[in-house]
Formats: sequence, C-alpha cells, structure tokens
Amino acid sequence: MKIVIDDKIPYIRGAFEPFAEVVYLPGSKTTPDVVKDADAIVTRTRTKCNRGLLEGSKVKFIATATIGFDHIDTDYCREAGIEWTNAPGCNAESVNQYIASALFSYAQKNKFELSGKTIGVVGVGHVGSKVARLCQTIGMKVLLNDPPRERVEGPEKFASLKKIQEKADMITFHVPLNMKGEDATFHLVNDEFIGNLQKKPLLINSCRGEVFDTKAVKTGLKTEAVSDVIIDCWENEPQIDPELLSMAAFATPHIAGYSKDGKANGTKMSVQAISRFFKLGIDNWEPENVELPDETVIEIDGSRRSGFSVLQEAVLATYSIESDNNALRKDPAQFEKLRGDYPVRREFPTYLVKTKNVDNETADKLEELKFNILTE
Ligand SMILES: NC(=O)c1ccc[n+]([C@@H]2O[C@H](COP(=O)([O-])OP(=O)(O)OC[C@H]3O[C@@H](n4cnc5c(N)ncnc54)[C@H](O)[C@@H]3O)[C@@H](O)[C@H]2O)c1
Ligand SMILES: O=C(O)[C@H](O)[C@H](O)COP(=O)(O)O
Repeated sequence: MKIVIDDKIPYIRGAFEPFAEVVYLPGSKTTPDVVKDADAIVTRTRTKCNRGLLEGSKVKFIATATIGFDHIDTDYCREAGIEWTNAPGCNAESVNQYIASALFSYAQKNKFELSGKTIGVVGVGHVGSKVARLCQTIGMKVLLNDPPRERVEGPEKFASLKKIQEKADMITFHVPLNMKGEDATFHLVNDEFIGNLQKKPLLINSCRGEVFDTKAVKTGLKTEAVSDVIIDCWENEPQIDPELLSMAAFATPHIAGYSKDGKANGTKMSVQAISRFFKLGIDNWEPENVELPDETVIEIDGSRRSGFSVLQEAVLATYSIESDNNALRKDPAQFEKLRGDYPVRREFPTYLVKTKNVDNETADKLEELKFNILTE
C-alpha cells in the first residue's frame, strides 16, 4: 500500500508507516506521476484533486485535512469511483477565535463597543454557529442566513440576505465555495449585493476568496457603500490583489483556521478516516505533542473596567490579528511562507483566565467563550 501525504500536514508522521509506503511531498509536487501508484492521498487545499491529477491512478481514497473541499472535483471522483472525506468542524473554533480577535481589534481601532451592533452571519454551519454564539455573548444582535438549513429547519431563526443587507453593521461570511446550483456562493458579494447594502457595513471574508468579487468589493469601498473589509481569504491566492490589501482594515494570509488545535483535529480526522476505509485498526489514532504557547495563564484585574474590555483583553491575549496583519503587509509575496511557518496558536480552552474584581456576568461570558476561569 502507498499513501502520499502533503508534507505541511503536522503530527501525521509515523501514523501509517507500519502499514504502507508513505511519501511526504509539498502540495505543489503532488503530480500525476507521484500519485499513479498510490492507494490514498492525504491532502490540503493546495492540491487540486481532479481528473488531471487522478486519471489512470490507483487512488481509491482522498482525505483532506480541511473543512473546505472545493479543491476536490467531487463529480470526477464519483465518476472514477474514488471516495473522499474532509474534516468537518476541525478548525471551526480557530476561525471563531480569529473572528473574535478581528471584531475586538476593529472595535478598539475605531473606538466603539460591539454590543448593540447588528451582525449578519452568512453560512451557519460549524464556523457560523460558533461565531453567532460569540456575537450573542458579546451583546450583538445576530441575523443568521443559511438557505440550505432554512429549507430543512424552517424560516423561524433565519433571515434573508435582503434583511441582512438592510440591517447589518457588519457581515461575516462562513459559506463553502459552491460554483453552481441554487446555493452557489461564487461572487456572492458582487456589485448587486453591494448595491443593496443600506448601512455601509464592515464585510469579513474568512471562508473562500472567490465568495467576494474583488473588483466589486474595491468599488464598494471607494464609493463607501462598504465601510471596511477584513480579509483572510483572497481570490487567486497566493497572488493577492495589492489594492484590496492596501484597502483592508485587517489582511491575513488564509490562517483563520490555523490554530494548532485545528490542525491536529484535521490530521486526526484524516488518519482515522483512512484507517476505517482500509481497515488499518487505528480508528482511535490521536495526534501527540501538540505545541503549547509559552504562557497559558492570563491574569485580569477588572477594577474600574467594563466587562467588554475584560473580554477583549482575554481574547487578544490568545491571538492578535494585528500580528498576522502586519506580517502580511510587510511582505505579501511571502503569503505561502507565512502560512507554512505559522507560529503556535492555541484556542480559548487552552487558557486559564485568573480574574480579580471581575463581575459574575463577565466571568460567565468568559466561560461561554470556553476559557477556563479561576476567580480570586
Ligand atoms: N480561513 C480559513 O482558514 C477557513 C477555516 C475553516 C473554514 N473555512 C471556510 O469556511 C467555510 C465554512 O466552514 P464550516 O466549517 O462552517 O463549514 P460547514 O460546511 O459546517 O458550514 C457551511 C454552512 O454554509 C451553508 N451554506 C451553503 N451554501 C450557502 C449559501 N449560498 N448561503 C448561505 N449559507 C450557505 C451550509 O448550509 C452550511 O450550514 C468552509 O467551507 C471553508 O471554505 C475557512
Ligand atoms: O478549509 C479549511 O479547512 C481552511 O481553509 C484551511 O485553513 C485550509 O488550510 P490549507 O489546506 O490551505 O493549509
């Protein structure tokens, strides 16, 4: 048996060696020649798994250690009898942390409080539902848009895009990239979408670059139909649009899901899926030695401070979007390198927040965000 694995997938070395010949390669070097005698590939978004790569190969199973699977040509896989799996929810908490840092940093920079603002969450799956809860916890009004869910669950808890366009001060997108069909999301944010915005909202794209029509977004910013954008996912990565970069309030190199926890979950789900498919007997395999940051205790004194500023301090102590923003602006040509050498980031549950003079309501909110709390 032969398995070809993207060499940027962490924690996986050693998992399959007892069962197979294992080849580790950069996504860009995963060519038809390399995969032709492989039984399985473990991949990331950087490898297009399509006819061009797979035709004539032995590949029977593809595991992508990501939630997004727009790099897999699922029609071709069906036709060729190749099974595939992604890693649903693996990095949802990481994107939630990214959005929390983005919102708190944006509010700090523009000197306003988030509570009372209205946010539209477009796509309410693993990520969007966490982001919706986060926004409710910090006192925002939340409008949810998810037509596929609405068709199944009924209209009660959902809002139309039109309502979001009318009411939202901010809109954050957490949809898959769908090129076709009634739920297509390619260029969902286009001239027409922007033309219908009533409140000059902040738009956030941490899902896929192609969900935003870059040209339309830049026009929206120039005409002030859109007040600002925060962009993690770009059209044509890694050749990102320099003008959009210069216009964005925060710009990051597609790292919203890059916590160590998110990576470890993606690897775990891929290894376990391959084990189940090929009956390798390592269905409960777990990654080991997931790195910790230098400091996992956050001490906060809430005297004469708002609950909002306590939450803000806790969130920003775990992850600063500013650092990623500064690194990308310094050298946008390093987009892929910044991703490849991404520093250790852990999610909220890794941290113990020691609070002094923090009221119960704020302590409860820290717990809702999944911090561990020790109250003095
Ligand atoms: N920047 C990053 O690092 C990063 C990390 C994780 C996920 N993502 C992207 O975010 C997307 C969402 O992630 P997830 O884990 O929540 O996925 P998910 O599959 O759990 O949720 C996607 C949700 O979008 C909904 N949806 C589909 N089409 C829609 C449409 N036209 N309008 C509104 N809603 C629609 C679906 O019904 C579903 O509830 C992924 O597909 C991926 O592309 C990016
Ligand atoms: O779809 C996902 O899970 C995310 O976009 C993830 O961050 C992609 O990571 P990559 O495969 O590009 O390393």
